[in-house]
Amino acid sequence: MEKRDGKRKFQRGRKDGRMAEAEEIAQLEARLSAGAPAPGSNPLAHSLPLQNQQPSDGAALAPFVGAKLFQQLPLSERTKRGLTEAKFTHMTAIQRAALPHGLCGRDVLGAAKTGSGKTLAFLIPAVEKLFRMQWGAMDGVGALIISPTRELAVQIFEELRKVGKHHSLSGGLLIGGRKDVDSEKGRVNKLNILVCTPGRLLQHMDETPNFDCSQLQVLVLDEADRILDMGFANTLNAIVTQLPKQRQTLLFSATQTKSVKDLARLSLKDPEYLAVHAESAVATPARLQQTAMIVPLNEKMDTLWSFIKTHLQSKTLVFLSSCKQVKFVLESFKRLRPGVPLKCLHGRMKQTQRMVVFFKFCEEKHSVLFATDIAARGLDFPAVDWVVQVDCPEDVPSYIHRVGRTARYTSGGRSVIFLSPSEAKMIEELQAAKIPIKVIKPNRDKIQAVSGPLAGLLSKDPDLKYMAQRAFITYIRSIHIRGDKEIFDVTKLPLDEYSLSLGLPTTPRIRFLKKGMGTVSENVKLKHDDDAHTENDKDSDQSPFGTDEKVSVDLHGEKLLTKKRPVKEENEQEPKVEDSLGTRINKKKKLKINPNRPAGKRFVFDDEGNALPPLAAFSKGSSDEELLTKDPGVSLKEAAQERYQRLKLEMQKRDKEDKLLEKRRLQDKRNKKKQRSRPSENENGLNAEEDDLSNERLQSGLPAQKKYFADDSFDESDLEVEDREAKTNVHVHSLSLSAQESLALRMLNFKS
Ligand SMILES: Nc1ncnc2c1ncn2[C@@H]1O[C@H](COP(=O)(O)OP(=O)(O)OP(=O)(O)O)[C@@H](O)[C@H]1O
Repeated sequence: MEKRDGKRKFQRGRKDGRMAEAEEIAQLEARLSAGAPAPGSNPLAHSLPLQNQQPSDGAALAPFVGAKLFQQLPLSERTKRGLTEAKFTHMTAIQRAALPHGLCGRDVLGAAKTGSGKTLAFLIPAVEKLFRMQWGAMDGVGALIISPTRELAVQIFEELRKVGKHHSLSGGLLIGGRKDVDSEKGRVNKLNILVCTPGRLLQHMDETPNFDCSQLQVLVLDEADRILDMGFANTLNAIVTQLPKQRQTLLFSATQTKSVKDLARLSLKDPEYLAVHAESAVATPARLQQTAMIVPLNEKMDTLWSFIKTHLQSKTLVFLSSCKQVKFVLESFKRLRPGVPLKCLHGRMKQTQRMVVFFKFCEEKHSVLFATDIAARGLDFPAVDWVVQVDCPEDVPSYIHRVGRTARYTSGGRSVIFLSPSEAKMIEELQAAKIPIKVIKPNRDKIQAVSGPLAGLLSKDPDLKYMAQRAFITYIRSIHIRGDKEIFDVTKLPLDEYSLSLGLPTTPRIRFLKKGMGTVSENVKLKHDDDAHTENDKDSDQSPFGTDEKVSVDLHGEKLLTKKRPVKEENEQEPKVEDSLGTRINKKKKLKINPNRPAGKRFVFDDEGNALPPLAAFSKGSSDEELLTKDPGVSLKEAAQERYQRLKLEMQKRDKEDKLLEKRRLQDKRNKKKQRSRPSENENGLNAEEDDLSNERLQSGLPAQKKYFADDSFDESDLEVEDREAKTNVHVHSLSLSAQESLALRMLNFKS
C-alpha cells in the first residue's frame, strides 16, 4: 500500500515537473519571438542596464538584445544553473553578439579573436534548442559539434558538460581512429549531442547500421575555416550529404571564412555574420605582446635553446612545422637537460599519450611543450606565458591561431617568432593583417650554441641521428611545398649550415631538390607527404597497439559508454594541400651524403650526459629582456665561419678514425664468417657466443649480409638499415677479433 502511494507520488511529481517545464518552454519561446534582434543587426550596438538581471514574472517578455549577463538572456533554468556553477556570469563580446541570434534559431557565422569565448556562443544555443524541443533519448542525435582535432573536441565536451550539467540530454565524444568503434555503435544513436572529429563521425555514418542524423537540429563547426579547407573537404562533403537541410548551422572561428562557396556547401540560410572584432584596430588579443626576430635558419636551434634556458620559470608553447622536428627537438633537448620539464604534442602520438600531455601541460606552471599545428587551434591551455614559433607558420591565420594559445580571455601573454632572413616578408603580411608585431634583435651575448653538444649526442646515438636526419628532410620539404614562394624559398636556405646546426655530420641529400630547387613543377610527388606537414599529423594508422578508453557520458557526468578506441588518427589532420596534386610519395626517400658540406664537431660529455663545458654556465644571469632586446653588435657571420672551420677540421679527424674503425669491423666480420663455416669450432664451443650474436642479428631483423655505407651514395631508404646496424655494432665491437681469439684460447685451455 505504502509502496503504491510512493509510486503515485513519484508519478505526480514527474507530471508536475513536466508541466512546469512545458510552461518554462512556452515562456522562453514567447520571450524569444517577442525580443528577437532584427536580422542583420549586431546586438552589441545595444546595451541593457545590468540591474535587469532576472526578469520576474511581470517581466516575462523582458528584452534581451544588448544583455551583458547570461541571466538576462531567455535561457532555461537548467542552463543558467550550469553557467552560474561554472562561474560564467558576464558575457564576452562574441557571446553578447551571437547568443541573441543563435537562441532565435538563426544560422550564425561568428568571428572573434582567439580566447574570446566562442565555445559558449555555440554550445548554449545548441543545448537550449534541444531543451525547448524536449528532446529525449529516443529522438537520437539532435546536435553535432565538429572540431578539427581530438584535443579541441575533448575541451568542447568539457565545456558542454558544464552548460548541460542539469539537463537530461545525453552527450558523447567521438574522437577515435578507424578501428574498434564497434563498442560505440550500440549506443551512439541514443546520444543527443555529439562532439566529434570529422573522420570519426563519417566512420559512424558509414558503418554504424542504425546511426541516423536525419532529425538533426543543430550543426556546429568550430574552427570552421579549418574544417572547410581542402584537408577536410571530402570528409565534410560526405557528412553534409547525410544531414537534413532544415537545421540551424553555426560556424565559429577566429579567422572566419566568408567564401560563398563554403557557405553554399553547408546550405546556410541568410546567416548572421557577427565579427565582433572586425572593426578592432588589431586582429589579435589586446593583452598579447608580439615580437619577431630575424634568425638565420642555422641559428634557430641555438636561439630556441637559449630562449628555453633563459625562461625556465615560464610556461612556453613552441611551434615547429613537422612531427619529426618536434620529436627530434624534444629528444635532443631532453638529453641536454635545460632545467624545465619538456614534452611534446603531435598527431603521430598515441591518443592516450596525447591526452596525458595535454592535461599535464594544462596543470603545470613551468613547462615547455613542443608542438605541431595540432595544438594551434582552439586549445585553451591555462596561463601560457610564451608562444614561440620556431618555424614560420603557413599563413597569417595560422599565425593568429598559434599566438592565440596565450593571452586568453582576460589574461596577458607574449609571443616571439623566429623568421629566417628569407622569411622576413612575413612581417609585412602580419602587419598588413592588423597584427601589432615588433621586430627586435636577438641578444648575441645570451645565445648559447647547442649544435656542438647535439653533434656529440648524435655521434653516440644512431637513433637520435636518424631523427635529426628526418627532421631536416621534413623541414625542407615543408618549405618546398608551401605556396608563397616569396616567403618559402628552399633555394635561399643554408642547407649545409642548417644540417650542421642540428648536429648532423653530413647534410642529408634530398632527392626532390636534385633536379633543381624551388619549383614545385620540377619536383613532383611532394604534395601529400605527411612528414612535411604539421597538420599532417596523421596518426599511426598501422599501429596495432594503443587503444584507449572513451567516453561518452551524460551531461550530469555519469558514464554511459566506455569503449576501446584505436590510437590511429582519422583524417583530422589531413594536409592542407590540393587534392589534384595529392600524389603520395614513398615514405622512404633517398638520402645522399654531400661530401662538400662543412663538418660537425665531436663533443665530450660528463657522466651525466652533460656537454662539457656545461651549457648551464652560459645561462647565468640571463633574463627575458636581455635575450630578446640587447644587440651587442657582434658579427655573427664571422663567429659562425670560425666555428664551422673549427668543426670541419675536427670532423675530418673524426672521419679518419671512423674509417679505421669501419675497416677493422669489416675485417672482424669476414673473420667471423669464416669461423662460422668451420663446423669443428662449434663442437669446441668456440662459436657459442658468436651464435648468440647471429641470433641477435636475426632478432633485430638484420640480413646476414649487412650493407655499410662507406661512401656518399646511400639513399634515405637505407638510413634505417644503417642506423640499426650502428646499434648492432655495439655487439660486434664488444667481441672484436682479438677478443674472440683470446676467448677461444681461454676456452681451449679450459677444455684441455
Ligand atoms: N563569459 C565568460 N566568463 C568567463 N570565462 C569565460 C567566458 N566565456 C569563456 N570563458 C573562458 O575563456 C576561455 C576561452 O574561451 P574559448 O576557448 O571559448 O575561446 P575561443 O574564442 O573559442 O578561443 P579560440 O579561438 O582559441 O578557439 C575559456 O577558458 C573559457 O572557459
